[in-house]
Amino acid sequence: MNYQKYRPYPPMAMPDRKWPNRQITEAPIWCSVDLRDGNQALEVPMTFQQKLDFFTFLVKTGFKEIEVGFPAASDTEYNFCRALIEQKLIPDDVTIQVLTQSREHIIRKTFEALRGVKNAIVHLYNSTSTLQRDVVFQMSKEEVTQLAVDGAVMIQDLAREYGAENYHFEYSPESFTGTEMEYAVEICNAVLDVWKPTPEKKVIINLPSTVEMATPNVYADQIEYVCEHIHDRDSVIISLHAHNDRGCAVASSELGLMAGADRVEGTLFGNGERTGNADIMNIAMNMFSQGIDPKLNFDNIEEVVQMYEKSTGLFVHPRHPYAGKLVYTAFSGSHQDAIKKGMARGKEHPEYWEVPYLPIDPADVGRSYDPIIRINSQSGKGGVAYILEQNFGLILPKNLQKDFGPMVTKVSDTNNKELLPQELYDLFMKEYVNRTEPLKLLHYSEAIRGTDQSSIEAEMLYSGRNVTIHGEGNGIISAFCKAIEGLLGIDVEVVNYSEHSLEYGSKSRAITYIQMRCDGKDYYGAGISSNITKSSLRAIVTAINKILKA
Ligand SMILES: CC(=O)SCCNC(=O)CCNC(=O)[C@H](O)C(C)(C)COP(=O)(O)OP(=O)(O)OC[C@H]1O[C@@H](n2cnc3c(N)ncnc32)[C@H](O)[C@@H]1OP(=O)(O)O
Ligand SMILES: CC(C)C(=O)C(=O)O
Repeated sequence: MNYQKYRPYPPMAMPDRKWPNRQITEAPIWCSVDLRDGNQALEVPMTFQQKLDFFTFLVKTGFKEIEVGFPAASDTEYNFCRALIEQKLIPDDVTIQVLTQSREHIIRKTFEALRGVKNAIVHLYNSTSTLQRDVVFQMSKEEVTQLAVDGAVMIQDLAREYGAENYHFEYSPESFTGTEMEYAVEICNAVLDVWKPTPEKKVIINLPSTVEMATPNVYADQIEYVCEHIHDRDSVIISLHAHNDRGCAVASSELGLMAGADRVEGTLFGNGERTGNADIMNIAMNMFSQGIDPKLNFDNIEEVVQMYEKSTGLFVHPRHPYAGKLVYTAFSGSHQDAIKKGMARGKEHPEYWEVPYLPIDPADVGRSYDPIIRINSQSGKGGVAYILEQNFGLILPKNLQKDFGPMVTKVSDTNNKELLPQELYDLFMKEYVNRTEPLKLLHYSEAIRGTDQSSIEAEMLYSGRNVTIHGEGNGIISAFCKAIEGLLGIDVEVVNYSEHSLEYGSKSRAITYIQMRCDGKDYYGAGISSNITKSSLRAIVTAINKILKA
């Protein structure tokens, strides 16, 4: 690979940078650019109806500023803007934003599209980078500044003509991160000199990382630099607009906020040109996970995914932060074990969310706990036990978990597939519960003598033959074991016994787990019945059948 044809991004000397010591403590002003930057990057741009549905959804999510399009670009864009205004679809507390180049006919068309609007941001841009000045405009710095100033003047004049109080202004030195910082400040100040913002009527200066060219700390340095050198800082809203070419748009936006920005432009799931824009949902949820009110509502993330996929024709990656199908799922054993323990402790201390491997409570975005643990050949006994307990109310004793775990791994490994909860349950039932081959309990009667002596007479089916067995012991379990020892000529010892009820109510059933030792090896069985003695005897028969099979 010919890396020599690339050059490193020049470092910025900023020894007194302040942003690394700052923290994000509140939500910025959010501006969705899904309907403009997101839309312009789609193979098939959204239809009128898709844009309308998406707009309604963005309003519902809590966006107060929404860039609805580039009205001069096409009839759909223009008509969409007109429909929002004419059909009064814009709530009073929402401001629509439209983008325009610094060209007279485009600016005029943009104002025509906005006729009658209550609140609008007119967003003017022109590229300022060394490369675009040279290649696209073939203009000097002075000429490019004049281009921006001419556009700013035209916008101001038209706003006055149409009713100045309804219009707010935004200027973007497009390709800001490819621009010399002194010049970026100079051109923004030239535009501010035209628009003359006040603290009551601020102007937005949007500083795009049009193409992400360096690490996010460099963007933060640049934002801090502009914040410190721009005119009328208290009358200016510094806005971020980060693209994701290096995969860091979210981080760039976050560091940009630490560096003093007030506003973030971005899109849901980061749709946008090339590798996309900054993902606003991701930034907002990062804030949420730090205990900050993000002022956007993602409590039903599935609905957000559906709206996005339906509107853009794109898909949310299964590992997309906060929203992907797999992000609240753990396959590996140690993760499953830790999540299970964390969930259990969380029930005792619900004030703060502290579950290993899960940065947020899935319920906060409308996702359920059910699929948190899924079982494949990388899973351990903890996860298996969790699934059986959560889904089927089976509380497996620790040693039985150890016995069953490797069996699950083997089945999953052999078939090279995940085991769904029902498959796990079926495997457990088949291996451990109420096994009747070759030995089956048909009937039994128990007699109790004194306080600690029991005897049992049981009718069994053994390899197709009916046999009656007798035994005595200090309880029904030991009496039954003695009777079986007599039938089979083996020595067995019950090492562990536990039981719990499976359902509530009069028809409740119990499950009994037995760990039995024979010739120094342990065997496990379980029995289910509405009668506790019967479930115990069935558990013993199951364990004996496993001994016979071994
Ligand atoms: C980084 C971004 O996302 S910026 C937003 C980009 N989005 C879009 O471009 C989508 C909508 N755009 C369009 O539909 C079209 O480009 C239109 C309608 C705006 C303009 O169409 P046209 O004039 O036919 O073509 P085109 O965009 O190629 O125009 C290029 C000309 O505009 C100039 N230009 C480009 N951007 C700007 C600008 N911001 N301000 C002033 N002039 C500009 C170019 O230098 C070039 O000039 P030249 O013809 O003298 O060489
Ligand atoms: C118009 C500007 C803000 C833009 O979309 C970009 O630079 O990416």
